Amino acid sequence: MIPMFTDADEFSAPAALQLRGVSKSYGSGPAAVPALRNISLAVPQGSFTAVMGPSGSGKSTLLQCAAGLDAPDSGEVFLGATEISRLRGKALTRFRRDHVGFVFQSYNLLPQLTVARNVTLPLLLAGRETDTAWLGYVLEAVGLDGFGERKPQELSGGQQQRAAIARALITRPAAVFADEPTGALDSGTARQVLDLLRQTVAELGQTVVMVTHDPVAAVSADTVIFLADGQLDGSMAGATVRDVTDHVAYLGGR
Ligand SMILES: Nc1ncnc2c1ncn2[C@@H]1O[C@H](COP(=O)(O)OP(=O)(O)OP(=O)(O)O)[C@@H](O)[C@H]1O
Repeated sequence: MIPMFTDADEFSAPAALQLRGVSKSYGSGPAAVPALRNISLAVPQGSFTAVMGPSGSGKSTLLQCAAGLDAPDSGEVFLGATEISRLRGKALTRFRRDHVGFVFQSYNLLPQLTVARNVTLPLLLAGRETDTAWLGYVLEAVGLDGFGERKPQELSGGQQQRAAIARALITRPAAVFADEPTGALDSGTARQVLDLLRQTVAELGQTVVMVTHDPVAAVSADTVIFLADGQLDGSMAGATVRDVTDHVAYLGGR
């Protein structure tokens, strides 16, 4: 195992995302459940990071705090140069809308809108003009060239997830956060979606952070970071499916 990128202070390349001493509990008093305990990490720009760990280890909480969907109890979260853990209310909503891309297992496309309108919805909500050349580029990049006027229900599951990825990319976000993006897909379609995420990193320089339970999905990333009991517990670069499977089993069995 090669530990890397887990200490914000040791990392010198520009970081798209940094967490510094982030802790988060649910509930309060003696019943409080600690979900994240003093997490520090730096994710380099233009990298693909997978987050793995046993059930309940804090993966979703980490993603939610990193993406500004939830606030840590203590510690700092930076997306690029912005400390999002300081933002509240409308300022946080605006920052997320303009600078963060999301991809969920369940696609979350609006059925009444065409693919093109779904993809450009974040721009509409932000009051920004659609750059039609960029829209065309993004639709082509995700393999949906010519599908812009279809409704989501006229697409396969894999195509719907590609549309959701296009929607995440349209604002040129500081980072794309993906929560189990292949969880609802068969293995062949999942492979295509993972290849697409890799391609956005390689060709667009996009930063992608993905939570997954699937070791096959995790090894598509450059780096896999592991959580156990709310703490970082190692990372791997260039890992095999076997390496990842064994480490998650080890963490879950302790
Ligand atoms: N809304 C909540 N209220 C209370 N406890 C919560 C809440 N959300 C999560 N937890 C607890 O926080 C801890 C971390 O949960 P989290 O969902 O982040 O883990 P996870 O690794 O994503 O789990 P899974 O792999 O099962 O989705 C767990 O102990 C969980 O029970």
